[in-house]
Amino acid sequence: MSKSVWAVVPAAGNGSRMRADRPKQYLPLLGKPVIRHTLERLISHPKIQGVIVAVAEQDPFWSDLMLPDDWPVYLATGGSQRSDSVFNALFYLRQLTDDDPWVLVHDAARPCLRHTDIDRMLTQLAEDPVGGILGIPMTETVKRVNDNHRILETVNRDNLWRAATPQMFHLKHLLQALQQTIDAQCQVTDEASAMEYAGFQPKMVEGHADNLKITLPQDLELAALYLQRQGDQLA
Ligand SMILES: Nc1ccn([C@@H]2O[C@H](COP(=O)(O)OP(=O)(O)OP(=O)(O)O)[C@@H](O)[C@H]2O)c(=O)n1
Ligand SMILES: C[C@](O)(CO)[C@H](O)COP(=O)(O)O
Repeated sequence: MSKSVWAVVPAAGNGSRMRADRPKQYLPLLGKPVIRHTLERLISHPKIQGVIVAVAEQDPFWSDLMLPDDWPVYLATGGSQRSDSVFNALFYLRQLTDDDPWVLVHDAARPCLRHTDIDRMLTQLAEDPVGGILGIPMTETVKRVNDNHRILETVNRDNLWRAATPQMFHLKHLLQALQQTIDAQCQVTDEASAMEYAGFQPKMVEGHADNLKITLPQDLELAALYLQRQGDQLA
């Protein structure tokens, strides 16, 4: 596969669950902002041609990153939901290329992404008619609880997976699917949900469990451990 793969990074969230003084993608992690780690992982992959980052309209932190001038990174305006941010980034990408490239949508809040996981997606999905996502099999018992945290039921975990990112689909397919969910006012939390809504069955590709999404305060320390363990071989 030539360098015809693009990445889209939704980075316009406010990280409310982190309860920090800035959006979590800009919090320091081993001496540099979370998003810097994420962008380095993507930019350094030999198959990724460029990255569209969706940032909040009034984002005051992006300019402080001072990214290298030769990085093929383009900015789009984020939206009120993650799916709006992704849609805006894809809409921007469509203006950059006449092709219909594979797009890897990857959360800014997931800095520990391994190149081996990207490689596995590109290998397993290169000829797939739909595309797919990285995920991790559910390895614990799953409970549904009520508002008082009383257990209502144990959910059968056979074939249950945790969805992660990247989520890899063709630009036009994904734009159309997201447009359908917007028109139907159907909220989706990931790209695969939009593709499912449009009637497709994305493929699940197994990834490493250390590709965590930094969401809660304790996740930062864990991400640091993962990055230190991965070292600089980009795993
Ligand atoms: N309107 C939004 C909301 C989220 N995101 C991005 O989507 C990714 C995953 O979303 P999540 O972990 O939910 O981030 P936040 O929405 O910032 O977190 P919270 O729900 O705690 O506010 C993050 O990189 C976030 O920046 C985005 O681009 N646009
Ligand atoms: C897309 C995602 O990373 C898949 O697990 C996740 O849904 C994004 O986080 P959010 O809290 O749902 O916005």
